[in-house]
Amino acid sequence: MSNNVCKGTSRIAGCRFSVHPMTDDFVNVILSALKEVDTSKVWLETDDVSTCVRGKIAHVFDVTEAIFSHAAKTGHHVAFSGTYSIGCPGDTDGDVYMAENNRKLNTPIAINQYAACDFALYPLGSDSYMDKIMEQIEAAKQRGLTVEGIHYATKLKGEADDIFTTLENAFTATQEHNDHVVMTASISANSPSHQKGEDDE
Ligand SMILES: Cc1ncc(C[n+]2csc(CCO)c2C)c(N)n1
Repeated sequence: MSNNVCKGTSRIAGCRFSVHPMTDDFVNVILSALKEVDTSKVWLETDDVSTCVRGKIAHVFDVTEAIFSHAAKTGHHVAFSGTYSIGCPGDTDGDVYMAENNRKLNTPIAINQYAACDFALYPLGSDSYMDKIMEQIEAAKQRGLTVEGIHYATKLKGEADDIFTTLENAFTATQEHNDHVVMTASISANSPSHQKGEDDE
């Protein structure tokens, strides 16, 4: 690394995320979600604060969506918070998980699962970063989600599966023209605010 420019050579992607089920039974909800999901195509490490998954983009999104969906299907109010990244040094090419094919192992289970998501895309080192961000906000509108600009993020509301597809598309498309990309996503399901139709918590 020279001049503090972050220029990774590996295309390994990753996400560090936490799920927070709003129930006394949170340990069970988290551990069952982690256990039920097929994680065999990603490197995975869980600790007391978060879980990190690394591998091909398709599998990083497959696993994060599946873990969120398993937790949400319990009906409890669940909050997900994650940082996706690609192109940072330290993520080495040698990882065996990059040899996997792109076939996803988890089928979407959260049908009719409403969710709200605040996401922010950071195409690092790009002079035209605002254009790249705006392109993906426009693309999100094409999926039929409700899309709303808010301070420091964009809010998406709709089917959880459509939200994760939109996030994956935004991340995938941006990294095709930008070495290092970071994207944050905070997602909420089964919020009491949603039932009241307030949709703003
Ligand atoms: C995805 C995800 N991974 C790890 C944690 C941290 N965490 C909090 S409680 C608990 C179970 C008992 O150890 C764990 C692992 C989280 N919240 N979400």
